[in-house]
Amino acid sequence: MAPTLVLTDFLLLIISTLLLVLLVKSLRNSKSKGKYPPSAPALPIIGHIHLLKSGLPTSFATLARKYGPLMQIRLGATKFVVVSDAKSAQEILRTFDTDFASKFQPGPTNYHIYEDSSFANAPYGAYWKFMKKLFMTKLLTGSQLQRFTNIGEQETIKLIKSLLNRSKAGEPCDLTAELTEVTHSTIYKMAMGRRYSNNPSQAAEIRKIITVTLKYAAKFHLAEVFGPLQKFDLFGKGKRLNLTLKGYDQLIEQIMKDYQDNDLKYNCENDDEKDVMDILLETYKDADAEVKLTRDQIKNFFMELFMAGVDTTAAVIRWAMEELINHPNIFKILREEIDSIVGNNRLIKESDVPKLPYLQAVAKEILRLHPPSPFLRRLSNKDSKINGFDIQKGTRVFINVYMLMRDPNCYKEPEKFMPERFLGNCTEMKGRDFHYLPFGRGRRGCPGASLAKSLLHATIGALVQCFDWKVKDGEKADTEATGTGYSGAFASPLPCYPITRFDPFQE
Ligand code: HEM
Repeated sequence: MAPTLVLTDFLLLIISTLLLVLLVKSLRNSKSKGKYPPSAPALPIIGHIHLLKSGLPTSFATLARKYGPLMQIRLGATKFVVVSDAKSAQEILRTFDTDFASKFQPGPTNYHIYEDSSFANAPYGAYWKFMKKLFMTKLLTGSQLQRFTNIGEQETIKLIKSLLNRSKAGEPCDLTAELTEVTHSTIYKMAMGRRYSNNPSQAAEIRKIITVTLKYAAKFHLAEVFGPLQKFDLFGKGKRLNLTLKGYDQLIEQIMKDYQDNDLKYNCENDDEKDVMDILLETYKDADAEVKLTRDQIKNFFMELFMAGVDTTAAVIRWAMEELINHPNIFKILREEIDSIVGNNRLIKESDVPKLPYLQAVAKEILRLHPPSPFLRRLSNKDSKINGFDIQKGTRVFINVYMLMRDPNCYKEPEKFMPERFLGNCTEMKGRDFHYLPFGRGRRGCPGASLAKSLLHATIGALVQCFDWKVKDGEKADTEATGTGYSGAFASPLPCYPITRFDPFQE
């Protein structure tokens, strides 16, 4: 009798557990039954990776034309919602900005040595808010911003002098490398250059590390980032990335120690003369600071500052020069504008820019056609409804800025380089500013936008004012290629000859 009872009890227990599991599942399903964005048919394991043929921005644009402005994409095991229209972008970046103010990590995290210390990928929380406030009140604002702009101008003068020498010798230059050098030196001096401006080898060392880090990070194939190969590091790129980051850690730790050890010797009373390292170490020491910074957060912050500011800015200037070389009529209009305002006895300055609307329009148009960050990334902090679709908490969102800025319903002949569209009343842009997002928008918008714009204007202006340009091995520069992966920043060489037309330093 007793064993039969035990068996019946056991069976009852199993059946009731199964029923309970089914009940919970069906409750969950009924809760998650909503109107979700459509999706292309996906393959097992890889999801939609096989549909991504060319660069990510153009592949997503092709799919969006078929599946709509809000669609779901699965890359390996990771799901995303891709946004491709201005209305949805506006809802995410303005109406529900706080609900979407976190970001997801773009690449593989397993090899990063500063896990959880990121600012640029931080969740919308105490650390990010604290650093953003620091950015807006101390790092990139007012007189500090002016000082950094002046550093940029000094670096542009160096570039022009070096190009004048090349021109004299009849030598070609790799414009990409020259421009990256200018933007890197500018950001380096603003970040930690107060004491190290005379130590070019340290700047070069950091540049080398950032270049290698970007190279390894960019070389991960989509399948390795999102797919089933994620854990295996089959080609050893993860290991190499990790080693490079360890090298960076040693270098930056040394710099931080040096700043701290020589605190009194280099004491800098005047706030305006402090560089970013001074300000961060002061905050690090401050026992009353709202958030206690860690050394890893400071180290990672510098790495992200270089990554966010250097190649992006250099890539935009490079695209500008390519488009201008390919459009001699636009080059001529721009040069005539500069000559008429600046005259013919000095180099263009940042303070001339407000009087140069065509130069500003050229920069705007380049950022529209060739955004170095073609996607904005967001992570939803709670359930919401966007453009009639349900978006669950924890959804990873890509906003395809590249596609928005080429929308034929907003821009006439969107594939064409036409700076005029940004002149005068600018009818194309009225009330449609969510079609123009090269620096993102909302809480997570680019904090370096003002600095970046002044570097763009001063450098493009000087290159047009001082030189005629001839592309080595061919008549035209190749503007067709777009960046692949997440970033549109384009680092391939641009070999060309500068031909001196005006030397502002001639005695
Ligand atoms: C032409 C040059 C640049 C372009 C086109 C650009 C564009 C962008 C974009 C699109 C974002 C993401 C915005 C969003 O998600 O809404 C971003 C973020 C960021 N940018 Fe820039 N950027 C440029 C230069 C700079 C410079 C010079 C700096 C610093 C000196 C900088 C620092 C940052 C940082 C720290 C973030 C992360 C902000 C956050 O997550 O809260 N950028 N940038």
